[in-house]
Amino acid sequence: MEAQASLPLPNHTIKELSKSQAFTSSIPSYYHALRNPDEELRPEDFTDEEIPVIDFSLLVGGTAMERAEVIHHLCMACSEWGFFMVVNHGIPKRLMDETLDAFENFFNQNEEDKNEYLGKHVLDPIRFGTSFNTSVDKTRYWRDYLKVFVNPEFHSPAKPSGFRNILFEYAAYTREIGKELLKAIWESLELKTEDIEVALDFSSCFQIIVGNLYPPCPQPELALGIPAHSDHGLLTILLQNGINGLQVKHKGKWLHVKPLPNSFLVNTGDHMEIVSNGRYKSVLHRAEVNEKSTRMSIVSLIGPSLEAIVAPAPQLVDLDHHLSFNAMRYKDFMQQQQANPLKEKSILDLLRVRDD
Ligand SMILES: O=C(O)CCC(=O)C(=O)O
Ligand SMILES: [Fe+2]
Repeated sequence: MEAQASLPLPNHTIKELSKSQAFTSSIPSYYHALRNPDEELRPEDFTDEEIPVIDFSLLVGGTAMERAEVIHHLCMACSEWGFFMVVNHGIPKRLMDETLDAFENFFNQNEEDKNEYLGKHVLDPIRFGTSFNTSVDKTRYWRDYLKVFVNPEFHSPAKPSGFRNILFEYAAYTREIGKELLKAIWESLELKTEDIEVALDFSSCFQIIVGNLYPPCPQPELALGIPAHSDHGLLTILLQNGINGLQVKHKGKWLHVKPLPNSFLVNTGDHMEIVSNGRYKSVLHRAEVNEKSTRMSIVSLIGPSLEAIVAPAPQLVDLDHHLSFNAMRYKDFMQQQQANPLKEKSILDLLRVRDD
């Protein structure tokens, strides 16, 4: 992968590029995010282990023993994977489909309607764009996106019609699931929910919903929809349109994620790693693209309050577990992550306390 001195400013979305057949057989080298054209795919870089599955209904409606078992399983999923599938979550299938349709309708609008939200500051509550952050990207990614802040204040683009109501309902449902999972995760760390919620100022928790659109790409073996990164929040809940493409790093190898029907994928973010003092690590993931189908994913990310200054929970710091991270305001962390090239866990790494 060659770092380019400066890339041509994009004046087209990936959706338009893909439709216009501008690159019918090859893509410009600034989209080569994955590897050199001559490099072999190495099967030993991939794994096909089974991702843990969490039955949400047993967490909220099971017996005390069933709940304890799920929490035990969650502890394993968070400490060994940072990634799991949630089934029996209670979100209506209708709402999952409507949400995917609503984002598809957003991306299908004409360019002027979408461009109203183009090129905004990374902390603006509604942001449409292409790649990751085109003012700093060293490589372009095969992706269009819409990012909307939905809590503690709810925002939404006014168009297309119906979008706002669906987004509101989807945000509320996924926030509830996220909060229940977090309660169980705090329990698995033997932390009191009240203590941690006060420390994170969780009554005004931040939530963002991101719609990702990955149109067909003529050279999917070279491009990436989004490069390897961890998410900045506590938990991320992900839904996709039936087309696979998410890869997760597990024990040094990539795993192609094949979600169960009607499930959600959940991963732990950088703030989970900070709060848990490194017990639960944020997981690296990336999105591949393909030649034939348009893939869509909807990310619902939940974090502390943007104003919270987040540090490891003091209960998890002792003589055997040294303080692993310095404190930082969540808003500053997020701003740094969004304003710099997306590169693995580079912002979290800045906060690591070195043991020397
Ligand atoms: O599209 C996907 O599966 C992953 C998207 C993602 O990681 C993100 O938006 O942070
Ligand atoms: Fe992500």
